[in-house]
Amino acid sequence: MVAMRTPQVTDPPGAATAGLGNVIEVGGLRQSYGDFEAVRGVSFAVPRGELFALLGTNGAGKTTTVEVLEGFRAPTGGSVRVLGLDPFRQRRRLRPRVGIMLQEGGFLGDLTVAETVGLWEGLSRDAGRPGTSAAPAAPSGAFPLLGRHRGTDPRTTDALEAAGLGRKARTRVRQLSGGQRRRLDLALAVISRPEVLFLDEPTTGMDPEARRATWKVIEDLRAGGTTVLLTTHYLEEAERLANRLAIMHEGRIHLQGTVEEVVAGSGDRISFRLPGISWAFGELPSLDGVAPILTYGGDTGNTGGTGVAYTLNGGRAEARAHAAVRRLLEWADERGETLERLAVRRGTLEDAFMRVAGEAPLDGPPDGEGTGAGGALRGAGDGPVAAGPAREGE
Ligand SMILES: Nc1ncnc2c1ncn2[C@@H]1O[C@H](COP(=O)(O)OP(=O)(O)OP(=O)(O)O)[C@@H](O)[C@H]1O
Repeated sequence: MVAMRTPQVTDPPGAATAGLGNVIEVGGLRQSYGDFEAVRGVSFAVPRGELFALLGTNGAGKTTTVEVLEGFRAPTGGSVRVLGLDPFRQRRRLRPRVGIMLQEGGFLGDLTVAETVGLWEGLSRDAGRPGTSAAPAAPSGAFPLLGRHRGTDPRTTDALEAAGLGRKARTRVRQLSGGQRRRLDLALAVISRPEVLFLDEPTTGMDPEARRATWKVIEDLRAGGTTVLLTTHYLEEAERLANRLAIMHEGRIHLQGTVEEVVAGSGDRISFRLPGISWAFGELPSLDGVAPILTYGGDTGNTGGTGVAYTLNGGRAEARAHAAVRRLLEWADERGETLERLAVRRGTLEDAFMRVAGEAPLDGPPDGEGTGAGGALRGAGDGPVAAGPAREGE
């Protein structure tokens, strides 16, 4: 497949660090493990009170980037600042102002949930004593239960309630399920009411209800002024929570912007099915120079049939879709073909992700039918091979 090289919605290296009021600033970050460069020049900035989501393929470098920002390792190259401080060299000053939810928390299995949170709360408080920066005031919405309980440390109780672990306070950590451990991780990350919160795949392993509860905690924290950096594999999570996001692949950010900006480059998808055994697909027109992607068989079982999909970019979206549908209907009328389940839909974040990952732009059968088992053929018809737009850093 030929990829067009049109840069889209990206900032040049270093540009992200230029703005004032950014709580997180990353400029041309590089990070190597021995000979292997896991992060290859990443730049972004997060203003105060915003949530920035890092999406990406497995091994893209998300956790490595976050770990540098958390101060766990000095960057191999480039610059990073959190609250204006160097997270590695000034880690002690930053610690009381930052909440961290690692991908895997290390717990003492014999402690109860409440003991774990209480212990962590004590450590966080100690870290904020004179000589370091004081912990900020609590964001009002994030801890609605603060002070309601008597006899227990209210911070502990409140963090447990916020994370949905109120009933598990006396349970030993080793008896928690995977999802409940993630909730405990969250409780520990937010207990110091951080100014900046790093969340590395916070909802992995959570059931849908717990995920929504976690989103609410995050939204409340952000509404209270907390700046959040989130990594996630759940696109709907990023779509719901993020002010801005970036999609990483192999150590680089390929797309960056608001959800709308990132998705805008995905174009429209026009899909339909040619029923039964039809050879008309060999004569399908190209639309604006874009050839269709075809998918055979699969979901249609014994009836055969061919899924046809075009991904169109360029020009005004409505006019583009209108002209394309008219052309296809003309084509079908001329040949006496029926375009079954003809559909037009705007690009999605998943489309953008798949493009970055270098995979086919959803080359399955028409929308809502699953991917089927059929093989896909690109570039049939009279146009050039379908081209994926918008790649940064190539
Ligand atoms: N300590 C390490 N030593 C050597 N290589 C490492 C180390 N940690 C990570 N890597 C490699 O660096 C690359 C980036 O890893 P990283 O964990 O940052 O990716 P990620 O985007 O968070 O991935 P995932 O989504 O799978 O969690 C991977 O190829 C990984 O194998």
